Amino acid sequence: MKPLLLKGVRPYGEGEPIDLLIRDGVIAEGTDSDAEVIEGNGAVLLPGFVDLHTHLREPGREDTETIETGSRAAALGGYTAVFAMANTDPVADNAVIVEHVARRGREVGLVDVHPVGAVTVGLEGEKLAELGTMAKSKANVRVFSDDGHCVHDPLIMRRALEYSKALGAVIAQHAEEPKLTVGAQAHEGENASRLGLQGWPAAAEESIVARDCILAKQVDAKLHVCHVSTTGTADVLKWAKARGTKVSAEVTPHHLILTDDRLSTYDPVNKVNPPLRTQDDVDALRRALADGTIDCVATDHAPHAVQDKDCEWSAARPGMLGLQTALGIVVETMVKTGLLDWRGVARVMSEKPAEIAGLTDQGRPIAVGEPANLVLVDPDATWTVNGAELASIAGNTPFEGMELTGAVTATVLRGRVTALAGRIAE
Ligand SMILES: NC(=O)N[C@@H](CC(=O)O)C(=O)O
Ligand SMILES: [Zn+2]
Ligand SMILES: [Zn+2]
Repeated sequence: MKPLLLKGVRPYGEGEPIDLLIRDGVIAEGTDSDAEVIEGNGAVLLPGFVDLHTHLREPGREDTETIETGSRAAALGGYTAVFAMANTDPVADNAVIVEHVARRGREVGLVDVHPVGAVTVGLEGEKLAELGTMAKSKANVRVFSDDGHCVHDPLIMRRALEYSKALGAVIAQHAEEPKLTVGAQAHEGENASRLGLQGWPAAAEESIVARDCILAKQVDAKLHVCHVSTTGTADVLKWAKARGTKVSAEVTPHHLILTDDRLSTYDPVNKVNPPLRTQDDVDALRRALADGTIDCVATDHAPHAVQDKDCEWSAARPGMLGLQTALGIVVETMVKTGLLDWRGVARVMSEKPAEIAGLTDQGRPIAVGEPANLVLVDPDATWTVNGAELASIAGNTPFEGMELTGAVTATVLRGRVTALAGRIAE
């Protein structure tokens, strides 16, 4: 592999532009006249993004996304590592499936694909899956989640936390008290009432987060809360962290910007789980991400087929694309508002997620000797979202037609360019 020279780049968007040499996949000292050159033109250099929450749909729904197409979307979005959720068909609840996902990810080679293992067999919430076997498999699973479903039974959740502690892993919970969300279609509030949609109360999320924080504290295990969507959850997290709970949390880009005001068109592109909430929630989530109560941004990239989205609201599947729009939405909601600087973006999109998942080669400082997992961002470039042009097979983006600021100029995985100027580097 040829050395790579990133010319005129600004690490963390700070100081004067510098030249950065990469040799053998590692950030090196000096310069090299034989190196392949990327002209930075003063672009912002960050550690490659890490997504703790991606749905790649392989195996089972390769009509909507594959490990290959999802990897392309990830590289174009500036990601160097993604965690592929277990709600595939068959479910990733055993070593065979997680090893397949990991192997396929390596073959594609555009982003590190880390399979998430299911907590319970078939995501059914009844019987613990073989967490130890998945952890010890070649896939080296360190994040377990029944995402799409809540690990509802408190005894099973407690056991899962105990096992994951012994394995040095983390349980990522989709916090949704199922008895409070039977038939739920939208955030329980004024809009849902007016539109005649069955409500999904904030308490369904908050009550599970509170319970799990108490369980995690008692067991002294690591808990991660998926897609936080309410003010109340942020309050619970603050309380739990203050009493020393090993809890971390993520917020999705869409929950940082969209509200249930969008639902008046009944367009299912806006249907997602947990549902879009209120402007007060959006504001609270932004503050919580800025002050560290919420640790990181995770996309919950959820591709769906046309027939599962272009249908009546109640029949549509929940979920939205996220990998290629995450940066733009974070810029819009957190950078332009002054809530985060570029160091803050590196923290919430790379360093924290890597730390939560226990990755030692991602989210690292931009310094000599460190692995060259990097993303170069043109902070002023604008582009318009077009679902059909995104790398995913599915096109269900809620940001269709929106102009976003901040474009990924290049993504570098262990010194190899995976995406350049909006195209996959073949
Ligand atoms: N977020 C969603 O609305 N859908 C996800 C499942 C999930 O994250 O709960 C999916 O798999 O489609
Ligand atoms: Zn979920
Ligand atoms: Zn999800």
